[in-house]
Amino acid sequence: MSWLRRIELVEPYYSPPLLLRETTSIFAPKALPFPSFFEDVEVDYELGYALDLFSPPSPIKTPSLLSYKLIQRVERLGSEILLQSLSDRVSELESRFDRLAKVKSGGDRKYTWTAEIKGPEKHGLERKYKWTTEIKEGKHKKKAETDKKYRWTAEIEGKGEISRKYTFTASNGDDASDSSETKEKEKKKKKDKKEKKEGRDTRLVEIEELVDHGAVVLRQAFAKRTGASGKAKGKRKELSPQDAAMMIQMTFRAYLIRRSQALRALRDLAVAKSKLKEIRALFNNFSYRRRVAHDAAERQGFTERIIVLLLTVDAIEGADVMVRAAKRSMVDELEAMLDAVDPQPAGKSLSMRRRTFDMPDGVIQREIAEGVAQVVQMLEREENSSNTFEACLPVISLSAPRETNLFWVLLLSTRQTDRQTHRHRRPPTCPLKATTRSIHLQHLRGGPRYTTWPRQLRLDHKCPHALCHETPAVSASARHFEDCLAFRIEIPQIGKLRRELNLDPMDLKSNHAAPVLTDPTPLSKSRLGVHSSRLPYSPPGAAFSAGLYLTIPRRKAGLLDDVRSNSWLDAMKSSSPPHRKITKDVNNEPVANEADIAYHTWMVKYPSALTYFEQITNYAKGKRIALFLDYDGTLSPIVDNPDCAFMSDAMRAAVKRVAKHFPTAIISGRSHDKVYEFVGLKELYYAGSHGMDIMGPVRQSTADDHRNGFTTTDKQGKDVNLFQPAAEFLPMIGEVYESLVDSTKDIEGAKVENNKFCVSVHYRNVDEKSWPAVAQCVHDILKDYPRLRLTHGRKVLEVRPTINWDKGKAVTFLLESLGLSDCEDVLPIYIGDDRTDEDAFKVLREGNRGYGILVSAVPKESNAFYSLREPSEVMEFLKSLVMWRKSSAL
Ligand SMILES: O=P(O)(O)OC[C@H]1O[C@H](O[C@H]2O[C@H](CO)[C@@H](O)[C@H](O)[C@H]2O)[C@H](O)[C@@H](O)[C@@H]1O
Repeated sequence: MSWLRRIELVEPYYSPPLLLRETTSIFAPKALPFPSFFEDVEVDYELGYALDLFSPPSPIKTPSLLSYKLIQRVERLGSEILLQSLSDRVSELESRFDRLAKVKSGGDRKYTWTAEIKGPEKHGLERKYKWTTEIKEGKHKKKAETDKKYRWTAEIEGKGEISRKYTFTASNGDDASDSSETKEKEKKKKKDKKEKKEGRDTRLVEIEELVDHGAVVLRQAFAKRTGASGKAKGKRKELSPQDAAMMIQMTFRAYLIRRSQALRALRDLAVAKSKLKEIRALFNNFSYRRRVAHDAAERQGFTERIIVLLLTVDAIEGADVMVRAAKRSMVDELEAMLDAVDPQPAGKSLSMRRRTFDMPDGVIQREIAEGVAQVVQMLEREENSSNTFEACLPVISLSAPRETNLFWVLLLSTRQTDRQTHRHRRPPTCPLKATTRSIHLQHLRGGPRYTTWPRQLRLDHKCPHALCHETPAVSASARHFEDCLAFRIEIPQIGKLRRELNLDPMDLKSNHAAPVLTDPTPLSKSRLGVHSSRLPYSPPGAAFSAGLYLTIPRRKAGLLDDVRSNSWLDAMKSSSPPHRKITKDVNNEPVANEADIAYHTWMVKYPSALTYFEQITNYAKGKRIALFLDYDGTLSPIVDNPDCAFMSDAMRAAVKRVAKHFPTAIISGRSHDKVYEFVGLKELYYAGSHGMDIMGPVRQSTADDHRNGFTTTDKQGKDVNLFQPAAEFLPMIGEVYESLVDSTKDIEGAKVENNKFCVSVHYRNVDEKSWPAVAQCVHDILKDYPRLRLTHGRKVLEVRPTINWDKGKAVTFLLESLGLSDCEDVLPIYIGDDRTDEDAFKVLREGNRGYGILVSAVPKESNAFYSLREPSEVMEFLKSLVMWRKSSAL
C-alpha cells in the first residue's frame, strides 16, 4: 500500500473560474502492466464520462467531465490516472456494497478490466468497458456465502446518435450470471469471428490480476527488473530455506572445483618450472652450449627436452589469469631457447605448429644405412671408372635436426643438366619433379613432408653445385628444413674415400689452417689444370646452391702440380664472394632465391647476431664486453682498390660510441699505421699485420711477459705498450715485398701491399687466367724463404712469418693487456669476415670465452657463433650494443 496524492486541475468548460480539487486516498500500488492498457486503448471522453458516473459525492459541485477539458498533473505516471480513478471509484462501490451486504473484506481478489473497442469509426461507435472484481474467501467457507463479485460495465455505441448503457452489479457466491456470462462470452466470440470475417477490427484488452495486489506488483517488479537488465539490481527473489541451502552448497562446490583446477594448474606449473630451471641452467652454461653446438646427439636430446617441456606447459589447463601468464612466459622462454639450440630459417615466426618431430629411429636408421651403402658402392665404382657416374641416395625427409658434423649436400639448385639426367631416370611414381628445385617446391607446397621418401635421387659428379664439408661419421641422412631440403651425407671414415673425395677443406698443406670453407666460386676442374682440393665450390652468388650432386674429384697433372699450388689456386678461386649481385643463372633463371635459401639454411648454424641480439645480451648481462673488430670487409666494404677501403662516417661514429662503453680493439691484416689512418679513432686499440703489430694499453706484466713487448709513446704522445712478436722478420718481409713487387709487375691488376710484418699479394683485379701466374710468383719466392708461410684472404695471398702468432693470439694478448683475461665476468666478442679471423673465433670458442661473429653474405664454415651479412649490419649491431648498454645502465 502506498499513499498517493493526486491533484487535478479542473477547468470548467462552461464557467471560466478554475477549480482545484485535491483528493487523497489509500490504495494498493499499481501493477506495472496497467499503463500499457492506455497505450492500446484511446482514453477518450467516453471513458471519462463513464467514470464520472461513479464519481464520489463531493461537497464541491463537480461538473461533468464531459463538460470539462481535463488537465491532469499527477506525481505518478499520467496515463495511469484514469485507471486509478476508476479503481478508486470501484473500490468505493465495493465497500459500499460490502457495507450494505455486511460482508467482511479480505480474501483473494481477482480484478478484470476489459475494454472492447470496435473500429473503424465509419461502422459506427461501439465500445464496451468492463470492470469485474471477484473476492474469494477461501476453501473453508461456503462458496455461496462468502464469495463476492462486482461488475461494472459501460457500453457506448451508435452511428450518428450515440447510446450509452452503464451497469453495476454486485453479487454473492455462485452467481447465476456466471453461467449466463459464459454463454455471453461464447456468443461474443462467435460474433467477433463473424465480424473479423467482415473486415471489422476489434481490439480487446483484458487485464487480470489474481491475488493480493501488492505482492503481485512487487513480484512483477522484481521479475521485470531482473529479466530486463540482467544486472541483478534490486532485491532477489526470496528463496525457501531448503532452496537457499541447496544454492549455497552448489555455489560452494563450484568454487571448490574452480579452485582445485587452478591449484592443479599451479602445481603442474611448479613442476614445469623446476624442469625449466634445469633446462635454463644448461642453456646458460657456456660449456654446455658449446657441447650442444658440437655434439649432435646432445643437441638432439636437449632439443627434445625443450620440446617435451613446451608440450607439457602447453597442456596445462587453466583459465586463471595467473596460470595463463605463467604459461605464456614459460612458453616464450622455451621457444627462445629452442630457437637458439635449433634455429629455424630466418623470417619465420616461432610456433609449435612448425615444429615437428623425428620419425621412429629404426626407419631412419635403415634408410640411412641403405643410403650409406649406396654411396660407398658408388664411390667404389667410380674408383675404377674414368667416366662420370651416377649414384642413388634415398631421400629421407626428417623434420627435426639430426645433425652431426658431417658434410652437407643441399638440394637447392636447378641446372639444365640436372633436368636432362633426371628426366629419363625418374621413377614414374616419384613425387619429385625433374629438378631439385621442384623438390624444394614440392615440400614448400606441403608435399609429403614428414614421411620417408624412399625415392632415388642421383648424385652426379658432373654437377659442380654440391657443397660438402668433411666429417667423420658413418651414415647418411637428410634434414628437412621449413623451406628446403638438405642432405647430409655421412661418409665412412675410410682414408681412401676421404682422399678420393678430397674432403679436407682449406687444406693448403701449410702450417696454418683456418677452417673456413672456400668462398663460393664456380668450380671448373679443368680450368686451372689442377684437381679440386676440396669439395665443392658453389656457383657465384649461391654458395650453397647445389643440385644433389657430389663432385668426385680426380687428380690430374697440372701446371703447378709439383708444388703446393694446387690447393692454393683452388683457394684463390674460392676466396671471396663476388660483390655484385647475381640475379640470373646460366639458364637465365633467377637464382637469388636459391642463394637466399642457401643462406638461410646456413644461418641455421650461424644465426644472425642481430636476430639473436637479445640472446647475446642475455648472456652478457653482468659481464664486461670486450670488442674486437676486423677492418676490411667488417668495418669497410670490400672494394677493388685496397687503398680506397674507407669506412663511412656513420660507421666511424658507431665505432667511436661503442668504444666509449666497451674496450674496443681493431685487429687487421693491414699495417698498424694504415689501419689507424683509415679508422682515425684514438679511443681504440690497434693490432696490425694480423696481430703481429699491437699497440695496446700499458700493462707492466704483459710487456714483461713478452719478449717483444715494450712501452713507447704513440702519435698522440700517450704511453702505449707496443708488441711486435715478428720484429725479427721485418728485414725479410721487406725483401720479399720487393721481390714480389718485381715478379708480379707484368701481371695486370696484381698488387703487392706491404703490411709491415706480412705482405699481401692482391689478385682481385687480375684476370682469372693469370691467377696461376700470380700463384707461381708467390710460390717461387716462398721457396727461398722457408720461415715464411702463405695464408689466404679475400682475393689476396698473404705471406707471413711462420711464428705461432695470429689474430687469435692477438685477442688473448689484448685481453691480458686490458686486464680482462681469466675473468669469468668478461665476454669478448670478435667480429670479422675473413679466414684469418677464424683464428680469433676459434680462440673464443675453444676457450669457452665469448662469441665470434662472422660477417658474410654467403655461407662459409666457421668457428663463429653468429653471423652478420655485411658491414651495415655490423654497424647496426654496434649501435644496438650501445643502446643496450645505455638502457641497462638506467
Ligand atoms: O684483416 P683485415 O683488416 O680484414 O685485412 C685483410 C686484408 O684486407 C685488405 O684486403 C681486402 O680488402 C681490400 C679492400 O676492400 C680488397 O681489395 C682485397 O681484395 C681484400 O683482400 C688489405 O688490403 C689487405 O692488406 C689485408 O690483408
